[in-house]
Amino acid sequence: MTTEPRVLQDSEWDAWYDSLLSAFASTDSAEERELRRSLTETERCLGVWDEGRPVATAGLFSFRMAVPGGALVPTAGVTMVSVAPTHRRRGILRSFMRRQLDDVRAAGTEPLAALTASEAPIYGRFGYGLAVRSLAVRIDTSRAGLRLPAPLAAEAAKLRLRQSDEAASLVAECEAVYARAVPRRPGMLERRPGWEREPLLDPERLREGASPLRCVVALRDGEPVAYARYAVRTRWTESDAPDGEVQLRDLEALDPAGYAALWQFLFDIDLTTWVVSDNRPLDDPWQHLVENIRRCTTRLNTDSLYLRPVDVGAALAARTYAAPVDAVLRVEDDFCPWNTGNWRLSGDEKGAVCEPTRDAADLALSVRELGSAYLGGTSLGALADAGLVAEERPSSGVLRAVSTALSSGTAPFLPHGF
Ligand SMILES: CC(=O)SCCNC(=O)CCNC(=O)[C@H](O)C(C)(C)COP(=O)(O)OP(=O)(O)OC[C@H]1O[C@@H](n2cnc3c(N)ncnc32)[C@H](O)[C@@H]1OP(=O)(O)O
Repeated sequence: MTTEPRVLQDSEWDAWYDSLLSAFASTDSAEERELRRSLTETERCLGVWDEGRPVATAGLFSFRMAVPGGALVPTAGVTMVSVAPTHRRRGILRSFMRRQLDDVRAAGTEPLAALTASEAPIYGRFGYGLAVRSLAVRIDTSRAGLRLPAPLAAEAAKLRLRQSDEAASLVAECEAVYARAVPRRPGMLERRPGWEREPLLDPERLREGASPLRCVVALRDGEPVAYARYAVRTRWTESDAPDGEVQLRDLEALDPAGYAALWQFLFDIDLTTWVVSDNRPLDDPWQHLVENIRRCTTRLNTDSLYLRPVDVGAALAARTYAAPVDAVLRVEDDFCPWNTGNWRLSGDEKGAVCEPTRDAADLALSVRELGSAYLGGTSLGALADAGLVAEERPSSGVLRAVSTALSSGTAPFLPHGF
């Protein structure tokens, strides 16, 4: 047997996908399988076969990810990584990582690679840094209370509950809002045709007694400005009081009035006393609209998205900076040595250039820390406090300046996995 990965053939997909499910001890529905198959970019998928059977899988998706400043940057989305229990700890994952990053570099079009990890310790060694965290929330809507500023309440958008027999128009309205929301928040992924189905997957085995997914759209002058997708799980207390739960799947809004109208709607659904979500942005504005934040529980999802610059120069030049910056970074990248070296980053809120230089470095860091800080959700200063970024000329103020420049006024967020 060889651990050398090779590219997947179309005809091998079913067996390859079954081996992925088996490695996760998972099952799927016909709908999920059909969607995964249609989204798979076969020519970007790798496998390892032993005696003709697939024993390891890995894939890439061709995404574009929003970065600070609003550009959509081509990003290789690492996905469907698995190695059969019989073949683990022999270096197969490492060989996948090697091949993927070499291929992405050779193609020269994707300066970033990104992934969500099944386990936190796996991917740092390959240069992936923790870039996005999110909140899991549980709001006691019977007690938290919403406090909408008067102008928002007055500008109320018209709400329409969409039924499943309106599926096509529902998806079109939501996707129109989503597409406009993407550049506004780093980490958001453009949804190419087909991907609009991903957040709609609603297999019965995962509902645990909740209703099928519903959708509410906020319209202004007939145009969609916000949407929320949710399920309701009905429950009753011992004394027969309604105690149901609104399970919020996703919510995007283009303006504060549309946003507020949706939260008001979610708070007011009869027979429910909770709104819960397991994935909201760290800076989700509802936190400022509730009267009683102590009736809301928020828990940090410690790691949502990991990011890796594949081409440090192109990645740093693709985003903008919150403050003018001109500094030399010494980057260490053991796994992709083409990134190792000194890079001069010069930029501001309009754009940036980043090129190799022989000038002395101001800051030294690994590519993993650069990936963590890239979307603006992890402070370079905090990484320095952790001893992971070194200021070559202490007290020069460069660390603070670069940390400020890299920050983002909007918390990065990944609305759904891949
Ligand atoms: C983006 C995604 O798709 S995430 C999904 C990942 N898949 C899963 O979690 C499914 C179940 N697990 C598996 O399939 C496998 O155990 C994998 C893919 C996690 C690892 O595959 P392997 O072929 O065993 O890894 P490999 O032998 O190449 O190990 C490479 C390195 O990662 C380390 N490593 C591997 N798995 C883990 C883990 N779960 N936790 C911590 N470290 C790990 C190894 O110790 C090794 O370290 P080293 O570089 O210091 O020597």
